[in-house]
Amino acid sequence: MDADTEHFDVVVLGLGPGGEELAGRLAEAGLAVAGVEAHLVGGECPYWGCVPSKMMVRAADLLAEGRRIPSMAGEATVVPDWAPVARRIRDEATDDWDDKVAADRFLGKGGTLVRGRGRITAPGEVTVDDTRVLRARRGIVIATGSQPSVPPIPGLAGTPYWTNHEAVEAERVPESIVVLGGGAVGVELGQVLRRFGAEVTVLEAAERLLALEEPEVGELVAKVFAHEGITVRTGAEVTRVDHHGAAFTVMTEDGSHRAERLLIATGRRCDLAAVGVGALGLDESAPAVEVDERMRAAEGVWAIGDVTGKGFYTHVAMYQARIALADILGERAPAADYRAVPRVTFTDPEVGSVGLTEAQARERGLDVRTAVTSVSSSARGWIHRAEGLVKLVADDRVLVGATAAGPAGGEVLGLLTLAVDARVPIERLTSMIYAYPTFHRAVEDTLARLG
Ligand SMILES: Cc1cc2nc3c(=O)[nH]c(=O)nc-3n(C[C@H](O)[C@H](O)[C@H](O)COP(=O)(O)OP(=O)(O)OC[C@H]3O[C@@H](n4cnc5c(N)ncnc54)[C@H](O)[C@@H]3O)c2cc1C
Ligand SMILES: NC(=O)c1ccc[n+]([C@@H]2O[C@H](COP(=O)([O-])OP(=O)(O)OC[C@H]3O[C@@H](n4cnc5c(N)ncnc54)[C@H](O)[C@@H]3O)[C@@H](O)[C@H]2O)c1
Repeated sequence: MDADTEHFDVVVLGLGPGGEELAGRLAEAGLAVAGVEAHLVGGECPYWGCVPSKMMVRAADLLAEGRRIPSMAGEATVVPDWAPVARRIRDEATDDWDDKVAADRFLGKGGTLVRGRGRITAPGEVTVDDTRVLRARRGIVIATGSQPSVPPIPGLAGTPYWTNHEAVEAERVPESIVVLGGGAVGVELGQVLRRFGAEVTVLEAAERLLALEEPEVGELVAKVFAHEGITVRTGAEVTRVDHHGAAFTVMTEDGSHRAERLLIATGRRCDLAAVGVGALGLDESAPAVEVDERMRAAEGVWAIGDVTGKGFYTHVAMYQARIALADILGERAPAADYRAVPRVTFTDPEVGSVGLTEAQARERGLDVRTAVTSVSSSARGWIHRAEGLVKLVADDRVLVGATAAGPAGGEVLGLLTLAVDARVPIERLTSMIYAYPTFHRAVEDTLARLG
């Protein structure tokens, strides 16, 4: 045995939400676990993703709610101030981007934290920063997450563009910003920055915002954005980016957009070559690590989280961590099932969706029925003067997909997720009682329209 080699039962590569959860649970189960982390224990979600971005959303929603007072509740003067948002992100969300609490939590469970960049160098072997060699008796877990995917636009490389990292770390709101990409990151952060006073232009290559969701949702968000003074260009092809002095110029086929900042929000990518999956005989050029329903990628290799390409969500990473945990410990557990993955985009209106969109269902050859209702036609929607919609996609017996957009759309989604996941018969959904006057009563109205 090589004296310089350190031996463990399991080596977990990457301690984001997926890796941290799995490594901690394996250590609690008594296994010798090394968690290798190149940056911060906790990964993208707590430091530059879900948590700080939702603090930004919460603050922006408060401003919007305050601005709704005049027509319904009297007088209000709303003066946005980014300082408390930046402070909360620094002090409450990220401990000034310090992972001591998370690292201590993992150590407290009995894990060994190995700081540095790991690379798989042979089956069962991870080499960290080209110096420390870790051997894994039972196996390796790849939980290396994803990075922003930056498009190869002429002129863009080398400019001080923002990704979600710089946007979350911002100490002040720019006067103007072009947001490239109208997916989840682009619409959430674009709306926040607009509500704090920035001039915002969203350039989206697809024909609509939130292009993977139901078309009605893209239209709804675009309508709200127009009302809030956000410029949206869909079908936009950016041909060149320049940065001079204090401004970016973003050229598209039909004009140019100048702004103080440019946010790249054009999706995520996984660098499998950097992880060294080739040493396991896996394809380094693939977009994601292919896994089976137990999260196995090869003999003695599991992968979880963004790197599996099954949905870039913290709840997917944690769900997969649970499945891999059971498999590594040799316990019985249900196999991975992605029929009912919930997705929530925290715009206002909030967009929750689960399962298949109508288009996805038809692509799969399902002969589906659909119905849509406006939240404003439900009692609570009308009382609140709320924007939103519910759309249901059903086969002859059960819902296969659903969307709830509106106030607390992500919470309304809870009942729809259960319906899709548990295959609740539609006749059961139509016969149950929905509290009056809630936003989720729009689900009952929509079911009635399914016919
Ligand atoms: C702005 C934004 C907002 C988001 N909001 C939400 C939300 O509201 N809800 C939601 O569910 N999801 C949200 N997400 C997505 C969510 O953050 C990710 O899906 C989640 O973090 C994925 O977890 P993970 O464990 O797969 O990987 P990651 O969080 O990416 O963590 C991977 C870790 O591995 C480390 N690593 C990578 N390579 C190596 C290596 N070779 N050696 C050692 N360490 C390595 C990295 O440093 C990192 O810490 C958001 C994402 C963004 C960008
Ligand atoms: N609330 C949440 O759960 C949440 C929030 C933020 C991010 N996320 C996750 O993070 C992932 C990344 O988010 P994202 O918004 O970066 O990616 P995304 O894939 O959701 O959207 C990227 C958008 O950019 C567009 N695009 C790509 N190249 C372009 C170009 N050159 N010019 C203009 N538009 C272009 C795409 O058409 C797409 O609509 C998402 O998949 C999501 O799962 C989740």
